[in-house]
Amino acid sequence: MATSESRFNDADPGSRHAGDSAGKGRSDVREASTQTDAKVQGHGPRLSKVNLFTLLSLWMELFPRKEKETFPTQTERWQVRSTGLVVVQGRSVTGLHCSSRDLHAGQIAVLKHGPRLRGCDLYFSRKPCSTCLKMIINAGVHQISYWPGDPEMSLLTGSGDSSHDCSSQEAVLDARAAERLKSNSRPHICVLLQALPSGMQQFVEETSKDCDFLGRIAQDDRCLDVGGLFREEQKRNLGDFNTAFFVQDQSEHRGILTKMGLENFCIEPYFSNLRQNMRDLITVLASVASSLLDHGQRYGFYGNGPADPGRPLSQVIAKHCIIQAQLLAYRTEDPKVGVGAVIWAEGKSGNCDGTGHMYLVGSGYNAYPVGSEYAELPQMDDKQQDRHSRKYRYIIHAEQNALTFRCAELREDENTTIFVTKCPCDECVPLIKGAGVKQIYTSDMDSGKDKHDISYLQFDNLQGVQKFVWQRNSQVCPGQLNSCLSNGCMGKHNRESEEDHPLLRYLGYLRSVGIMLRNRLQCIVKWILQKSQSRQTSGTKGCTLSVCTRHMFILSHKTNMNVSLSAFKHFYSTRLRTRLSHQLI
Ligand SMILES: O=c1ccn([C@H]2C[C@H](O)[C@@H](COP(=O)(O)OP(=O)(O)OP(=O)(O)O)O2)c(=O)[nH]1
Repeated sequence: MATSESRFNDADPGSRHAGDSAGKGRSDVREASTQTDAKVQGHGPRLSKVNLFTLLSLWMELFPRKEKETFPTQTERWQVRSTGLVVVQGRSVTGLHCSSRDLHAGQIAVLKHGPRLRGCDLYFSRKPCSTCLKMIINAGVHQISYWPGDPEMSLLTGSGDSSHDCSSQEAVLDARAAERLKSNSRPHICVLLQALPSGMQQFVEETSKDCDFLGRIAQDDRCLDVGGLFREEQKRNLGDFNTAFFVQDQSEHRGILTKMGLENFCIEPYFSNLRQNMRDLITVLASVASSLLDHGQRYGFYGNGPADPGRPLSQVIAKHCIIQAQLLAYRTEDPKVGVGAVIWAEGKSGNCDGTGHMYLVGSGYNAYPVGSEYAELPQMDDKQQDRHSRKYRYIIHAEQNALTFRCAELREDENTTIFVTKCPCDECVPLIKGAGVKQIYTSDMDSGKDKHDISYLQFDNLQGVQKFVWQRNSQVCPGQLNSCLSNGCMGKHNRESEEDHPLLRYLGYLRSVGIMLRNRLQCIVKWILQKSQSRQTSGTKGCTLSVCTRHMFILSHKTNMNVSLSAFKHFYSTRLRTRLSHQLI
């Protein structure tokens, strides 16, 4: 019994004995544990599938539900804990769910997937209660994994609350029933946690701090200590996540594990290993979740320009979904850049999930084609002189994987949204549009770059898909021109020194607050090129006018212009009808 509970868990007493035989007949499980399989290539450490799905389940537990959708009464709060769930079919995530006011995560899975649950693997952020367990066992799932903290039917004691004591008896009964169901059922019901590869925590911390979303904030204000803000946010998240997912008191944790039939985990060194694995994963989640700090609501996802109709998602939901994508990016096979994408749609009916009307359409990360011997394929970036050794023609992008392995069709009458951690490139922009995606939430830090083998020129001009780009909230800080003019860059965006000219930074500012429209930019470019009287003017004019803003910066910089900021402001305010307030100019 304890062996089936723990056979794939490296913190577990049974794994050393049972692991070999378990691994031989189960290629999916072996695949799931290839946590460092790309290290051979000098790749950063990767998350194993098991750890990725576990982290996603924890994160789904924290999905921002609508107010009053949380459990209503004190008794219920003590008794039933909110739970996140990831449904995996083969190699793809087919469902991301969380419990709602009326239904537990397991019940939601049965309602949403029905017979399609057969053969799936389920990852719960808490051990599901017996009511859910009997239904999902009945549905014929392949495997059920759960986080070994306090279960859905809470076993935490010591509140001193009489209603809690009463519900705790219910919880003990439930735990026993769940245990009997487990030992008499076909699916493996187990704890699947794996130790992180060495350096993973530090890698996640560094890459989260260096992500495009924080890069945008740093670029907008060079004086700001973005690293310090990140560390504060990380500390706050760590405190919150420990409260939610970790049982601080060791004897209380042992008591819970025993009641859940996991007494083997209470023995040393397995108990310490288990707790260490839990703590490590919580720390990783805290770092990833800190990569979208909004700096006191000064930053968020905003549409560029007044022409964007439609209904944007709330900022908290958008950020939550981007963090799902950030987690997926830690499965990348690209030696340098991890990208993640998730696609969600808003259905017209079936609002029983904690996610409301939202349901998952697909998810993916950038990786070499499925089944390829990717160690044999080119891995280099654009710094490599020999273009044959560059990776770009071989890697499948995160958006491409999310669309290819989608678990639901995109419907014309529904709002479908893609969340992607990096500006979509020119390969992906037409795919996103062609698939019928209605909204994109992303960063535009790469927009306008052209590296020959990969370019990001189409995103700015993309029509017919609403774009919500991570940027300064112009409502909260409309007049922060000065801080924008002292912009700096960080991380991999350091090399964009062409933005150093005050005029270009001013253009960047106008664009970042959503004032600049493309046709206006084109007029401005024409004017700059005329004024600069550079020989390059006529040569560059045609292409400058057809491309996006950042590209324009580069070309206009090359003209060595001697246009003064005040002349430009004068031109801008008199020749173009803008929404820019006169105080700013
Ligand atoms: O829409 C996109 C664009 C890119 N990628 C992936 C593909 C590839 O794996 C990586 C390329 O990243 P980048 O353009 O940043 O190139 P790099 O040369 O790896 O990094 P950089 O030039 O920024 O140093 O990102 C996606 O998944 N989706």
